[in-house]
Amino acid sequence: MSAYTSSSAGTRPVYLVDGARTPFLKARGKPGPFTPVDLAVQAGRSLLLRHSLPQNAFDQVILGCVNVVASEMNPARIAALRLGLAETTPAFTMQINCGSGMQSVDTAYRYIREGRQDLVLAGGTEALSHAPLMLTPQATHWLAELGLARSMGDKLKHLTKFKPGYIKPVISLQQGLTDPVVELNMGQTAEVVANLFNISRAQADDYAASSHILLAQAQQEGWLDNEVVPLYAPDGKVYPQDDGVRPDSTAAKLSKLKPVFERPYGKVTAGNSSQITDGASWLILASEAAVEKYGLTPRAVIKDSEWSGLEPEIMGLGPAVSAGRLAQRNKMTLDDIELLELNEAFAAQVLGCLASWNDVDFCRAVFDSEPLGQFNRDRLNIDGGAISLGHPVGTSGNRIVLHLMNALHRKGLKRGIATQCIGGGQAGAMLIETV
Ligand SMILES: CC(=O)SCCNC(=O)CCNC(=O)[C@H](O)C(C)(C)COP(=O)(O)OP(=O)(O)OC[C@H]1O[C@@H](n2cnc3c(N)ncnc32)[C@H](O)[C@@H]1OP(=O)(O)O
Repeated sequence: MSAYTSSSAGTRPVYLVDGARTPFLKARGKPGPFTPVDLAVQAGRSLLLRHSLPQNAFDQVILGCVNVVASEMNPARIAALRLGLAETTPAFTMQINCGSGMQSVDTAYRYIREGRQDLVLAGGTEALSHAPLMLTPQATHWLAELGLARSMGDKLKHLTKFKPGYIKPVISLQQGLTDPVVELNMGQTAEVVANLFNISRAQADDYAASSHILLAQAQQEGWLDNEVVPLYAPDGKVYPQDDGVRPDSTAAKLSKLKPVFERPYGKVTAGNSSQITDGASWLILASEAAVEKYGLTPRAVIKDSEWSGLEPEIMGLGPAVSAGRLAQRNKMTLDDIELLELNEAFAAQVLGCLASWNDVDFCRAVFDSEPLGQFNRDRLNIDGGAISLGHPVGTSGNRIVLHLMNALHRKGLKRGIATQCIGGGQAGAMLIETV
């Protein structure tokens, strides 16, 4: 396994000031009402309205987005301008698969820490329901040649070469969730992790049911109210909260679902996988100078971050690698992680990460140490996660940092880590402390 490690020797503190996200809306087989930019603009507008910042206050806008739609190239710039930010503020979009929304925060963190910038808007957006249907290469060639045919005769001759198989669309979402190097889709990598650490179907279903119960409770108690801002569709419909949660979920009900990725004996089902979802999330990051200049109230400080690489087949274990190394470098044991937001790509993968921290061989290979130990499940994803609220891939990394900040404050706690696996065999982790 290889690792890229950020320096923890930063010179300037970097504050998380505030953040907001849209509700996460389940993709229901047709394009949803919002494009990636629509989502980013609505989340950003509500966030910016909470602060009296001049138009040119931000030095930079960074937005993670995996599936950019053709009419919105560089969604960061389009969203920034639609949010009314100054034309002189540069904006770029980043793509590192499911890590995009956290990579935007980390990039902002580095710019500010190094003294290059003072105030950055960093987010993630994704409308998986808009992932395009594409033509097969054969169909594309056939269409191109039809366009090149000069005479009507040539065109008619070319029309006869059409084959019905050309109509079969290529589903970009399915392709995007498949690792082209090892030719496994993300669900299959979760099966690999489940087998490696003997995660049972019952354990995965039990974990998935608890994700729904915890999110339902958080919604009911209003714990997400300062985080989730409503979405307004052009037809007047309002979307007030995440709509994928199923409060009636139980392990018994989930046990009835058939495996999706490895039939008939696999353990990964629609019920214990993250949902395909649309949503956007933003965070405001500031230097001390920006905090003073604009009278902002910081809520947390970013202490450190870690990006790792590992075998693509076991990409789901990436959070164990990144968060483990981050904890070690900061002289923390697992018990010192007061809250852990570990993105729930799949229940089996979350449980595999926990199991790996207790595994002699894994810990020796990755950390050159004894097992890190048993992580206290009461501190893990305390308000549910991507299994119950969905996983708009370019957004989730941003959401888990935002939610970690809010959850630490709610519980009166200090230190937490947000971490996520990334398709292709990578992972990111971020250590924050409340202020
Ligand atoms: C690096 C990373 O982060 S990797 C992760 C990246 N993301 C992914 O790979 C996405 C993973 N998820 C998926 O691909 C999809 O969600 C799938 C393929 C697993 C399932 O897709 P869908 O079939 O559209 O799921 P859907 O939500 O419709 O559920 C299918 C069935 O399971 C049932 N079901 C799902 N959840 C539950 C639940 N909690 N309780 C009871 N039934 C449930 C549904 O009711 C549905 O049944 P029905 O068809 O009778 O209505």
